[in-house]
Amino acid sequence: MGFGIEAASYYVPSLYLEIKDLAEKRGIEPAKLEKGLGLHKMGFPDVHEDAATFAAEALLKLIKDYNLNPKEISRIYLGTESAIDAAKPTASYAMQMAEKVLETEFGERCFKNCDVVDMTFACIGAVDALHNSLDFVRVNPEKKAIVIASDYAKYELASSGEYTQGGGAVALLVSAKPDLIEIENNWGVATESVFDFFKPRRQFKKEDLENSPENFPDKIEIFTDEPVFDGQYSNQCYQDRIREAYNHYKEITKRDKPYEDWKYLIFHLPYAFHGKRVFTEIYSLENGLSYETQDEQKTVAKSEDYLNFINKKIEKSQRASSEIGNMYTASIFMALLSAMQTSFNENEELAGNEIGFLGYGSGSKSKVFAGKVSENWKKVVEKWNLFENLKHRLAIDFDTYEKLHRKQLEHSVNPDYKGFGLQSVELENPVLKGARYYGYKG
Ligand SMILES: CC(=O)SCCNC(=O)CCNC(=O)[C@H](O)C(C)(C)COP(=O)(O)OP(=O)(O)OC[C@H]1O[C@@H](n2cnc3c(N)ncnc32)[C@H](O)[C@@H]1OP(=O)(O)O
Repeated sequence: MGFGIEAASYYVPSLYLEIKDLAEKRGIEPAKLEKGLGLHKMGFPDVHEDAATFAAEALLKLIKDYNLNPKEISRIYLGTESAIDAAKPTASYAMQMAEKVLETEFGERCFKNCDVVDMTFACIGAVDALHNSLDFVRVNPEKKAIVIASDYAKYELASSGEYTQGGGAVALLVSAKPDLIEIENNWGVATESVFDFFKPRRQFKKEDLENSPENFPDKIEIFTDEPVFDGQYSNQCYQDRIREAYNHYKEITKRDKPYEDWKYLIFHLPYAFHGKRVFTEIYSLENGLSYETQDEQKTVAKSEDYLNFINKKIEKSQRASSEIGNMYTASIFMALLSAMQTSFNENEELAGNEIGFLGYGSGSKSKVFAGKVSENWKKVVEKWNLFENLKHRLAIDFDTYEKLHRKQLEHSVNPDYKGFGLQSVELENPVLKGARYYGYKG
């Protein structure tokens, strides 16, 4: 019996900023962002959107598109590093939002017996949720689990992370009927505790709050949603961890050069070109090429063989990222959707092909694993229309982007939005202070 992903859906923020507008305002050469990092558009949430609404949208779409009975879902595990609360899981908010909409068809509290939780390890939290849920269905093959990856990648204005912002969610149905892809049970893992990118709890004292209330507008935010990070160091940690996890994967599978067998290499993509930029090291090691000096590294990156390899095995996975930006936990799964949607659109047969995954989460951990595309994959992918749907987002100008970023707008940029939205946050009632209330516009 095989285990893996039976179905998948996604949601991207309803707004976007053209990356060239950001480049112009920040005095960055657009070619660096477009041709150097592969960025074109940056998905950005409207006032009413957050990691909980993204997750709810992807969850509801999964249930509706594939006619699932929510009462048959045993668990919803959500990977996120944009949790909206430090105790109450974002998954519980998403679950409740979906429950309300599903009430007419399935009655009240259709997820009453569902096990719901968040998992956090920066960008790899949803891979952990998938790993864990696969173990769960292996032990309970009659059960189904949903894994949601949902995040809002936000960096400080004018920082070097600003152009790698984005957001959105991917939801996966995990079961013993892997119609999309069957995931094998071999996991290369590498972990090291480092400070390459992290979100410390905000350290503030009561006096600070009283003396400068403008720094604490809602007085309830306890996490900084913008990370502390060192970009080049985070690149190095990513490269080191994936090398170690890849070697571990080789060790446990006793395979030589597994990447050569993979139809696609699916990376966590903090920006579109990241995977192809960092894989040069593993590629060099696997092919006996010198990789010591910067010149040698550039030679590998620019070689005809490497460029052909990228075109064949990585390029299609980058396309959605170029249009959305970083989705943190959801990026690796969106890279999978991007590659499979492109193959689908090009009438390419993928059944039986092996796909390799290289996940990374800052802080830091990598997991390398692989799966085989199922006979029924097209039946799953035909629901996505990924690139078509990306065209339906609303463009915002730079001024609106900055206001949204600074949380200066009280009302949604698009007041006619459809779907889930934050309606209010309780600020007065001491026993509910900080509670977030969401609604749905059909
Ligand atoms: C969160 C995680 O997943 S950890 C791993 C990634 N880290 C992050 O995402 C943290 C947040 N982001 C950041 O810190 C930064 O935006 C980074 C690290 C991603 C990028 O850093 P930068 O210093 O802006 O860019 P960097 O110098 O690394 O790369 C620019 C690329 O554009 C290329 N470039 C520069 N100018 C041009 C141009 N005019 N035309 C074409 N290409 C250009 C450079 O050559 C380089 O590409 P190459 O090395 O492949 O040749």
